[in-house]
Amino acid sequence: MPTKTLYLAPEGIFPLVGRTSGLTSLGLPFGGTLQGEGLLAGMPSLFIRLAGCNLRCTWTGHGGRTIACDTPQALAVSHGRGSTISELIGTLEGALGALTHLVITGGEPLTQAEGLVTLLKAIRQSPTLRLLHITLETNGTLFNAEVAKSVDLVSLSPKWNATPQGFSSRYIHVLQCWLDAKVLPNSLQLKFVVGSKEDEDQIANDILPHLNLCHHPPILVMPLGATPEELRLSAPYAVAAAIRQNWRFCPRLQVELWGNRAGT
Ligand SMILES: Nc1nc2[nH]cc(C(=O)O)c2c(=O)[nH]1
Ligand code: SF4
Ligand SMILES: [Mg+2]
Repeated sequence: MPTKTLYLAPEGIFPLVGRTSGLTSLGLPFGGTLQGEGLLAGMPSLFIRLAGCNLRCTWTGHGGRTIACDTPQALAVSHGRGSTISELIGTLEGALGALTHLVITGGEPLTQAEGLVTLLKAIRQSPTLRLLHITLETNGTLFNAEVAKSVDLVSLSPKWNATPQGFSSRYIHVLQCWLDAKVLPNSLQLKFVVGSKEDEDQIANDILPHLNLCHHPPILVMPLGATPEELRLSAPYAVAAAIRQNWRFCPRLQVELWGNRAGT
């Protein structure tokens, strides 16, 4: 029996029009927001935020400040809200409007791989949803070949400083599985958070040399920070890394525009 339930973070599918207000979290009378990060930054999109993550990231930002995960509400699957696949399909069909892009994020979506595969199959079978461009945001610690086949863009965002042990050969192996599964142009992006020169050095020296990048996936860097102020302090490091290494800088529009409010 395929899993028929997924656990969603409090904001669930977002942004949706509220029943009483008639408006979304952006104050609009129709669903959707802008993809804030990566190659598709600026693309109108609906989001699904799944609950549960297998990591607990912290970074050292400007001045030695500790910066924690930007979606703490999505970390514990036990705080998640159970939703059946058919409920989710119904909500997506009702909210889609003119949108063509869906982003599945978390938490770490692959912690619910079985349910995710069922959801992706259901989307591809829905006459309304089947042509959606689907981006999967993942930390790259867990691989699933079915998921890789069913999404259009894998946004692979390694979190090398999430564990005290740092980057393991196992983590490198799983990242390589994603890289080998998504070889077509625009089907995979590597997206790194940079808040210091040490972050740049880790990416350049401890991660990228261990990966086979023969298909030349885009390598993006975005500033560390869950508030506009933190972004402003980190941006010079991400800009310097981008120019020094010939990586592509990308913004975090949702933080700049809406201060990383949940559901935006
Ligand atoms: N607008 C918007 N863009 C995003 N890109 C990645 C997001 C994420 O939380 O994974 C995100 C998000 O939460 N909101
Ligand atoms: S992988 Fe993402 S969701 Fe999980 S703890 Fe790290 S930043 Fe948060
Ligand atoms: Mg995020």
